[in-house]
Amino acid sequence: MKILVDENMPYVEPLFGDLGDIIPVNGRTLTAEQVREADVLLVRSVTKVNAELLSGNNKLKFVGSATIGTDHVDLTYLAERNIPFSNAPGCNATAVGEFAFIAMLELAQRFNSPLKGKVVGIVGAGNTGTATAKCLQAYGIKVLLNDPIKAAEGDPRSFVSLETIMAQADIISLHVPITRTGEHKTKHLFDEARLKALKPNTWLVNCCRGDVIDNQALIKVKLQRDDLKLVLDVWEGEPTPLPELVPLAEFATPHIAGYSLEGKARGTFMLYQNLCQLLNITADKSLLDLLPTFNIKAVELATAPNEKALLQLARFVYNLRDDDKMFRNTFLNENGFDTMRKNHQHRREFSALALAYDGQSEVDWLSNLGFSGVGQ
Ligand SMILES: NC(=O)C1=CN([C@@H]2O[C@H](COP(=O)(O)OP(=O)(O)OC[C@H]3O[C@@H](n4cnc5c(N)ncnc54)[C@H](O)[C@@H]3O)[C@@H](O)[C@H]2O)C=CC1
Ligand SMILES: O=C(O)C(=O)[C@H](O)COP(=O)(O)O
Repeated sequence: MKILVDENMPYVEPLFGDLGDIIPVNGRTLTAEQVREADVLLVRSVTKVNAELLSGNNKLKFVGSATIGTDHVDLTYLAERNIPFSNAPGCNATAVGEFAFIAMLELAQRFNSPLKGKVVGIVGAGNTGTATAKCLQAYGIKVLLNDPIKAAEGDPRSFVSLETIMAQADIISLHVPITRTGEHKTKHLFDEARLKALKPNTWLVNCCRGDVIDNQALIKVKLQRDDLKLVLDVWEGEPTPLPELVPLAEFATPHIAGYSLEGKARGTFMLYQNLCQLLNITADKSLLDLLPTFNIKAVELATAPNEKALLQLARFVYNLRDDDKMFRNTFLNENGFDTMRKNHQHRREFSALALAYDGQSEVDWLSNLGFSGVGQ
């Protein structure tokens, strides 16, 4: 069996090695010719999976995408051809949630304006939005959720309108899929009018898809409004973001909010489980066996952390400033965006760091935030 795999998908060999011949490919430049003889195709978000890519292949048994988003896949075409497909919903939700939370802590420190006491509006309350809310609520932050689709489906959480978020939230974090049609379409959900209407001093965080914000309009509005602070992990026109926009963001990264080692491993593992199920064979590998131990064994806390100390703890796991600096220095290089993604040293999730502290009840919130071992 020929298994064609995006070269940026980790843990393929230990998981799929027994199932067939693994052929690593560049997902961004993958051609129909390369795909012609594949039995299995495993992609990431940069590969457009459509008739153009697949029409020359008559033996494809499975397409898998180790991502949450599916906007790069023509699902209708795959269904018409009866080619089984699966993505990896939720695989990197914790990574995105922690990324957004850490970015907010970093902004708070940079502007000497504590996160504690702010109101955060989350647009899109699915896997990544919920993971972000979980971190914030663990830290005692008031969260407003906007998700008209979930609200209509009867999700028992409380939801508010986008207008309420615009009026009440100090920070807005975006977690919607990109959709271009329909009542709830998200393409340019934040257009010029909405960007202009942001409350003074709003922090806007985008780790979902670049074109949820009109990037040209964002440049225009940000040049007139220094009070707005931006965290941008995703960009219109990836892998070539508008060069004028990058310096306007406080934190700028190349679509790596979901790049935790755990998140990437989960993504590959979910595809492994789905393919095994399809082939009717037992999935006998374990996700835990894949992950290395974290390089810090445990951190002993002398006191319950304040916000500054919390950021220090978060930085043990992920120092966003390093990625931001590297991105600014390299995004204009040829293939700069993709090169940084390819060579990215995947961070760990909070759960990899064990904390030790004597007074458990004072630090329960750190367990809720995701750190392990607190008070044990
Ligand atoms: N930067 C990165 O590395 C990553 C980006 N993503 C992106 O984030 C998106 C969201 O991921 P998940 O939370 O896992 O997806 P999800 O499908 O679990 O949740 C998305 C939520 O958005 C809601 N929604 C849709 N249209 C809306 C609208 N107009 N207004 C408010 N809510 C709306 C849906 O009802 C759903 O609950 C993915 O589709 C993907 O594009 C996901 C993972 C990593
Ligand atoms: O899961 C998604 O959706 C994402 O946006 C991924 O984090 C993107 O990662 P790649 O598949 O482009 O490596």
